[in-house]
Amino acid sequence: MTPLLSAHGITVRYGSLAALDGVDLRIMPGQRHALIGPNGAGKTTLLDVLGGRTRAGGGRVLLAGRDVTRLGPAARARRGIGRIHQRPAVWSTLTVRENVLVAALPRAVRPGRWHPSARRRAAARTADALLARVGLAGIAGVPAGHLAHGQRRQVEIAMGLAGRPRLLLLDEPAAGLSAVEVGWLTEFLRTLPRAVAVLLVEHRLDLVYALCDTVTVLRDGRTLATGTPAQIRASGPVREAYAEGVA
Ligand SMILES: Nc1ncnc2c1ncn2[C@@H]1O[C@H](COP(=O)(O)OP(=O)(O)OP(=O)(O)O)[C@@H](O)[C@H]1O
Repeated sequence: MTPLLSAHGITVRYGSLAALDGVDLRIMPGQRHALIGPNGAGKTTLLDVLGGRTRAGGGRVLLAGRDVTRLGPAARARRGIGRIHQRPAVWSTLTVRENVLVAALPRAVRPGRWHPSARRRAAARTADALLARVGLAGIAGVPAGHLAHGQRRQVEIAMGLAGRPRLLLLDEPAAGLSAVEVGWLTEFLRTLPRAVAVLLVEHRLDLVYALCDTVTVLRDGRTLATGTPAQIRASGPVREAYAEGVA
């Protein structure tokens, strides 16, 4: 089976620092893949390279076998890579619904449905369905800037899904959430349709092990190990490198 995403020899340098040094990564369709490692390991940098926000100095990124190395974030989003940022990236002055609507518009085009009003209607249906799914329908008219952090995270997740991604890149989605909100997030991601593959950067290993079938450990810009959660838990070098306790 062709991998949904494969990255080969990804290298990013900042001066003399190699943030990423020849990293390979393969994600199969529908896979739940976690990226863990100590602070500064290169996790966010790798998400930035895969999402097109950072141009790698070396290496290639293929999406379903097609080379997307030179494409920027918008072009990659159109090809099915969605991104959830460490700090929720929402438009504060737009309402919750408008935020999701804006995210849904670029993909709300089907053959024969090119007319702008048809496109807006399709995007509105997508947005309303997603708002119901993430539990924000009741506050759809509230400006996103008025929301608490956890609700902004929900808006961003709806925005990420509005682009109908085949791969969702999530950068520490549980950061700053309450225990109840983490519970909601875990259940939401667990029940996400397998049409969407997930690459999750997360320090909370309980969340990683609850959601992911494959784990890659980065350290100092290099891949230390890739395996199932059980393999990663049992790996001596990984336990040493990831001092928070992989067991
Ligand atoms: N724009 C930049 N300029 C210079 N150095 C950078 C830049 N972005 C990242 N780095 C460095 O690259 C390395 C990898 O950073 P990155 O944020 O990818 O790590 P991380 O694994 O996501 O860490 P954390 O878990 O703390 O978020 C770090 O040493 C960081 O300081």
